[in-house]
Formats: sequence, structure tokens, C-alpha cells
Amino acid sequence: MVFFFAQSLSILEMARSVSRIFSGFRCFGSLPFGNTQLKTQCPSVLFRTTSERTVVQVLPSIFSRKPRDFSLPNSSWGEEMMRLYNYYNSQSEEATEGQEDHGEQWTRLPSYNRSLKYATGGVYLSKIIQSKARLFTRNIRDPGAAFEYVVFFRQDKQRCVCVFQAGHLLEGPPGHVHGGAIATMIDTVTGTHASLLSAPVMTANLNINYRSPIPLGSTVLIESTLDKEEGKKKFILCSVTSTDGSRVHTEATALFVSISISHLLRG
Ligand SMILES: CCCCC/C=C\C/C=C\C/C=C\C/C=C\CCCC(=O)SCCNC(=O)CCNC(=O)[C@H](O)C(C)(C)COP(=O)(O)OP(=O)(O)OC[C@H]1O[C@@H](n2cnc3c(N)ncnc32)[C@H](O)[C@@H]1OP(=O)(O)O
Repeated sequence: MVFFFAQSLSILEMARSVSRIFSGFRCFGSLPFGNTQLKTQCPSVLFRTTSERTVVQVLPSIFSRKPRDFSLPNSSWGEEMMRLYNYYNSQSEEATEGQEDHGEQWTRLPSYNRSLKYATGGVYLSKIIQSKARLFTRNIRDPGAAFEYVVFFRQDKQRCVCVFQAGHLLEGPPGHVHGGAIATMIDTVTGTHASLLSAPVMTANLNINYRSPIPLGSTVLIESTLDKEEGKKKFILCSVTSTDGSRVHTEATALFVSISISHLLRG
């Protein structure tokens, strides 16, 4: 479909069209896409044709705006959230000069609130929806009210760890976190992990076992590991535990399927 567009648009129009899609990917959630480019902030997505790739490679200069990175600390972060953020952050320094980076450190993943607003090529989304679209977990302005989280990735171990502080708007059972909010965070962490393997992906299957309730306002650890890859399928394991590891709150398995841009353009 993207290639079809290319035949009917001028090069400039095509560049604009692809850049909208591309910028949507860039700002969707917490990613620099593609594991080899993790530190360069220059995303890669799945392109079917050389022309798509060529157009997109000249695009990063277009992205001059600096969106807010939601994975940085704010005033609502409690002691435990800050302690764990500082712990992982202290292990995620850039490699020093002359030292080779084998992905043996944690990398903090930035997180933005723009969703993939041109997923349907702008055809089906009204201008209002396009301008107001936000990533579900990053759409509440009141700091600490809902999803406060930061994701770190360790490439050599194929592991993500997310420090998550659940705010008061996420209540389900009195005093505890809603199961849908927990599922959202599991989808977010495992989806981010799968995207680092090969973006873009979509969740095909999510299985969740809720073992013990999560107190509202508490900070928990959400950890994901790569179980296996089979072609375009990525199987990810996930657990939600108390920060000292003594309590298992939730366990999950997730399947992500790599898609092409044309899959999104089909709507
Ligand atoms: C808008 C999405 C943007 C993309 C980025 C997404 C996430 C990550 C991005 C950034 C990370 C940041 C934040 C993350 C935050 C949240 C992540 C949210 C992600 C979502 O919230 S996303 C919305 C919910 N998600 C859907 O809305 C999917 C609807 N669905 C489809 O769009 C198709 O269904 C699709 C694409 C799944 C597959 O379609 P397809 O045509 O590409 O592939 P096909 O059907 O051929 O299946 C290929 C192989 O997967 C096996 N397979 C397929 N489905 C299976 C299932 N359910 N169980 C077991 N196996 C399954 C087949 O059996 C075959 O296996 P085999 O090859 O071995 O035969």
C-alpha cells in the first residue's frame, strides 16, 4: 500500500506521507526502534521496498521538535520509585570512550505521548482526533494520578524492567489496582520489548494470571524476558512483583507479530 502511494505521489508528497507515519512510530510509546540503533535515537521500522527505506533515511532531520519525555522523574514519584529509577539509571551510563558497548548495561527508554495518528493514512481520522490522539498510558496531565513508569532495557540479557507506580485513578477493587490497568502495563512493557526486537509489532495474544492484588499507590517491578522468536512471532514472558521480589502479583505471556506499515494503512 505504501508502495502504491509512492507511484501516485510526487517524491516530496511521498516523503511527507512517510514522515507522518514514521513520526507516529517514533513517538508511540517508549522507543528508539530497532535494537542495533538503540542508542542512536534513529529509528528503524519494517520496510518492504528500498524506496521506502531511502525516503525514510533522509527524514530524521525533519524531527526538530523535542517532545516531553515522560520516563523522567517528576514530583509525584515516591521514594521507592526514585530509589529504583536511580539504581537502574546508575547502571545505564553511556559506554566510555574506547570501551566497546556489548549491551551489558541498562538503557533507559524515553517515552512520549503521541500515538500513531496517521495509522490510517489520515483518511479515516478526523483532524480533531488526529490532533488529540495520545498514547493511552501517557494521557493524564496530573502527575502521579495514573501510570507513572520508566522502562529500562538490557540487550545482552534480552530483558526489560519497568518501575511502575500506580496512581489513584487506576483503582479497581477498593484500594487496589484495576486488572485492566495491570494488563495495560504488561502490554506496554512486553510490547516495548518486542518492538526493540523488530518494530513495528502488534499484540496478538496476552495471557494473564493475577496472583495477588497490587495496592494502589505502590511501586512494583514489571519484568519481561524473551521466551522465543519464530519468524515474525515474538513470545515474551512477563512478571509483576513487589520491589523486593517477595511477592508475585501477576504473571503473563504475550505474543507479538511483526507487521508492515501497509498493515496499519489498511486500518
Ligand atoms: C497501532 C499499533 C502500532 C504498532 C506498535 C505496537 C506496539 C509497540 C510499539 C511501541 C511500544 C510502546 C508502547 C507499547 C504500548 C503498548 C503496546 C500496545 C500494542 C497493542 O495494543 S496492539 C493493539 C491490539 N492488537 C491488535 O489490535 C491486533 C489485531 N490483530 C491483527 O492485526 C492481526 O491479527 C495480527 C497483526 C496480530 C496478525 O496478523 P497477520 O496477518 O500479520 O499475521 P497472521 O494472521 O498471518 O499470523 C502470523 C502468525 O501469528 C500467529 N497468530 C496470529 N494471531 C495469533 C493469536 N492471537 N494467537 C496465536 N497465534 C497467532 C498465526 O498463527 C501465524 O503463525 P504461523 O506463521 O506460525 O502460521
